[in-house]
Amino acid sequence: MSLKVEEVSKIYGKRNVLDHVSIDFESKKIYGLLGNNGAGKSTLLNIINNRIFSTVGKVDLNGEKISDNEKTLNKIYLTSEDNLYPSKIKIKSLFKLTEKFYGEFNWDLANHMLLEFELDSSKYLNKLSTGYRSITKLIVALCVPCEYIFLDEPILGLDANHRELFYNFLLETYQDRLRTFVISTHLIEEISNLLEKVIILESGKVIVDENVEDLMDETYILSGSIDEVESFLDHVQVLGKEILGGSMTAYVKGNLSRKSLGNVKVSRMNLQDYFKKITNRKKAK
Ligand SMILES: Nc1ncnc2c1ncn2[C@@H]1O[C@H](COP(=O)(O)OP(=O)(O)OP(=O)(O)O)[C@@H](O)[C@H]1O
Repeated sequence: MSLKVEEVSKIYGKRNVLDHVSIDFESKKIYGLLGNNGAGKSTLLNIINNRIFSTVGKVDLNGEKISDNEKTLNKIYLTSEDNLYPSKIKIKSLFKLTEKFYGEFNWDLANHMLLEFELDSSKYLNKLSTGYRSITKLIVALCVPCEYIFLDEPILGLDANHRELFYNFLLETYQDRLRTFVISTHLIEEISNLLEKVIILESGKVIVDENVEDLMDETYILSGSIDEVESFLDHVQVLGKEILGGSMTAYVKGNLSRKSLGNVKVSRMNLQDYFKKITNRKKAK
């Protein structure tokens, strides 16, 4: 099973908000969809889930078009904006409505999550705090039987303990039943350990689509004297440089040559460092 976004563009007025985006979302993987504010993440997720139309391009699930196709749309799920829910609905009614729509609902997991998050399902959705509204939506997202689950800013308003609880539930349910999660978030550091693949959007374009482990294996921070660090930079992609007095710190991607490191100190980048450097290149020049 695979979900393919092919050459999707979205133009609002004269602005190309998505610019020829092509992504092949593999089955049974956890993706991070990253990008600075306004990069186009929500627009992309809304197009995949048939909530808005692309200007050009298409989205297929197993070779079948997604737009206006009930059979394929039932296999994918995107967390909803508040205004897509009935204005006055109790949490348990929302769960029942979801079950009716998708044909199945994981009540065991839902009840377990309600208990752990200390949420009473007889409460009305519109009376909940922002954090608890997010929690309710997350419970729905983890309990639907879909193969592709898209979470747009899932942890909005959740405190640190609840975020950790959510990450644990996400991993647990993923291991119980493998399916694809695509998580759009700005809290990269917190979520990076969960991710197998990362997609980074910048100004509507895909600038990174990689396996997280591979990516982290080939990104480095080099520091030392300017001359020594410079001597490593010819055959790698330089993501950023900082000079302080006679010393240089360089953020690089690629294979370091086998030559001796001398006094150059090498350390690993984490996903958040990499994201910041790769989306900040123009400003750094
Ligand atoms: N209906 C619309 N009409 C005009 N412009 C829009 C519309 N919806 C989104 N945009 C613009 O498209 C761009 C991408 O927006 P989008 O919400 O997809 O970004 P995002 O990556 O999700 O950002 P954030 O991280 O801030 O939520 C923004 O510049 C936004 O102003």
